[in-house]
Amino acid sequence: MAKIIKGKPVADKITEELSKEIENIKAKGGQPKLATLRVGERGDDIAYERGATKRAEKIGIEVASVVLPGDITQEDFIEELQKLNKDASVNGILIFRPLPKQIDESMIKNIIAPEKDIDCFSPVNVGKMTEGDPTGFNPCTPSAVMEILDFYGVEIKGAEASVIGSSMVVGKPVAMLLLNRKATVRVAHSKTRDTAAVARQGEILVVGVGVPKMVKEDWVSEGAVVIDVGINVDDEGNMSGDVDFEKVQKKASMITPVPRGVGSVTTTVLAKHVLKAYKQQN
Ligand SMILES: NC(=O)C1=CN([C@@H]2O[C@H](COP(=O)(O)OP(=O)(O)OC[C@H]3O[C@@H](n4cnc5c(N)ncnc54)[C@H](OP(=O)(O)O)[C@@H]3O)[C@@H](O)[C@H]2O)C=CC1
Ligand SMILES: Nc1nc(=O)c2c([nH]1)NC[C@@H]1CN(c3ccc(C(=O)N[C@@H](CCC(=O)O)C(=O)O)cc3)C=[N+]21
Repeated sequence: MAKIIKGKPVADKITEELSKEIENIKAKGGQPKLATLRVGERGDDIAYERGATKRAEKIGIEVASVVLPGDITQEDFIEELQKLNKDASVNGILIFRPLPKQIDESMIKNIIAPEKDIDCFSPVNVGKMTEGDPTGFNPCTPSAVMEILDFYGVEIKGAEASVIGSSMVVGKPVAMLLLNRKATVRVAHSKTRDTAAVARQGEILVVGVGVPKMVKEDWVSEGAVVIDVGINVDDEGNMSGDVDFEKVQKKASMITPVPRGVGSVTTTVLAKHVLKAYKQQN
């Protein structure tokens, strides 16, 4: 039976480090601030906004939540973003993605100020992540995956790692961060011929697809470390991951639960990035 590796101890450790630093900053009259920018009423955006706000405020970071109507024009959206770019009291900006169709993400990513772009939307930060340049911001969810692996002492260097899913929010950056730490990485996506075979090769298996219980026990090699990034909410509001937890638990050596797994670390990493932005700007 796998050890269940929960997010909370990881989040608590990071929170403790951050709280001390923020206390010092506040004692000198400083105040780190996060601005979130949401368009419309998407459920998973609201869930993230709620979790991120709760976590940030608990740590002592001020949060301004900007909510815009779902039918806002691109022009008006850009105007709101420019305000946050220019506002010297705002250290970090989180834009919830995906944006609605009338707003062109490939344009917006070039408008968000790179020094405030704490979730790696800007190509400047994507480039820095790819190079392993520590002055940039890596995306929060992939960073949370790495924090969990490190906290639980999983050796990344030289490991066979498989990543299922290749979006810019989860799979592709997870693969890049693992590669930068010298794992041997395979990535599967919707056009992969045999995703199960890719999954089975992973000593570390990271899954971020958005299909409930897609990963079965015969997809997982004996003793693998399984990180389930998926967040799927059914009609009754129950949350589940992309891994068939009950079955895979019997085969893996470690496995993250959903809820109480990666998601709870993501919001803490976001707070960490706001503090990093504050320090770089002051
Ligand atoms: N824990 C957390 O903090 C967070 C969790 N999430 C969750 O992670 C999951 C993924 O999110 P996100 O990356 O934004 O989703 P996307 O829909 O943007 O990407 C899904 C990825 O999975 C791939 N895929 C789809 N179907 C299959 C399949 N049958 N076999 C293999 N690959 C497949 C897609 O391939 P292709 O590229 O070819 O289309 C794509 O790369 C969701 O459940 C989301 O809710 C997201 C963000 C944060
Ligand atoms: N630019 C951008 N980056 C994202 O990372 C991003 C996004 N946009 N848009 C929406 C999706 C969805 N997402 C969630 C993260 C945590 C919870 C969540 O429920 N977190 C709980 C814990 C969940 C758990 O226990 O696993 C909490 O923080 O308390 C939900 C959803 C991020 N996303």
